[in-house]
Amino acid sequence: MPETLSPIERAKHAAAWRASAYVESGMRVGLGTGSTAAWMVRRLGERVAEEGLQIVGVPTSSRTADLARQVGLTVASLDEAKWLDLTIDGADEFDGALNLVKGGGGALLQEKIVATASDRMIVIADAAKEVSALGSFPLPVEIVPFGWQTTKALVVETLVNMDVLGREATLRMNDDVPYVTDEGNYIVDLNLLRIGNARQLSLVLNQIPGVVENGLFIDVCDMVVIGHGDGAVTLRDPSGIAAHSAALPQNESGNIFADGD
Ligand SMILES: O=C[C@H](O)[C@H](O)[C@H](O)COP(=O)(O)O
Repeated sequence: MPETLSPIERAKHAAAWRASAYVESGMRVGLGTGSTAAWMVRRLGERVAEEGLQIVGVPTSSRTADLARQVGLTVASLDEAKWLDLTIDGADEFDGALNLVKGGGGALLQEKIVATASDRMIVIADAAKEVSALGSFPLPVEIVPFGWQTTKALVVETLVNMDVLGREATLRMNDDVPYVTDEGNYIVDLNLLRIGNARQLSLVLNQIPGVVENGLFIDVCDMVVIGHGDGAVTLRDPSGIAAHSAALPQNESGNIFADGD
């Protein structure tokens, strides 16, 4: 581990390093987006160079695709790979049921498609991302540019009717122009009073014309690898804390959750 990392970067690095150990030769692996996922992509690049690890990586953003190629990973589109063994990605929040808020980096659409097309999804996150209830992090909603102001107004009206809207929803900006996702869409960030029933909110949002996808990932994640500032990791599955420390997987049989879960 690099000596000079801040505690938060050390935590992200530790989680990414630990989760990367679940990747085995022959796997098709979804490569998440964000600062934590970038550590994972770099680690997989090291394993390719050092161990001859042979994998196909499916990136969830143009940024991740660029990094994956830079570090020597074989990159394919999801349509080329078709179905994935494992996706490893970061998150903005996760709760005790391993439901997530994602999209702080604008990649939620490709991330959700890739994670859903995977046998397993492992989330890598620093401990500060754990929440008792989702909703502190503004919920990103990806909308098409056509009629975006009308779509945004419909989203706001829907949330007001559900009595969950906090402050005004904001169009994500990049300097003084709208932020544009890899799929050519805009993002509205929702400051919510509460999320309540996350599955219901996700369905309601996605039914609004013009909404492409939202950042709630419900029943997608199988395990969270939590990194801590001292470099330790803990693993969490939906049944609660799986009491692991920093030890790497003992079992190389191919069952990625075989080490005590
Ligand atoms: O769109 C971005 C993704 O959902 C990221 O995985 C998420 O924002 C977490 O990013 P980071 O690891 O940089 O906190």
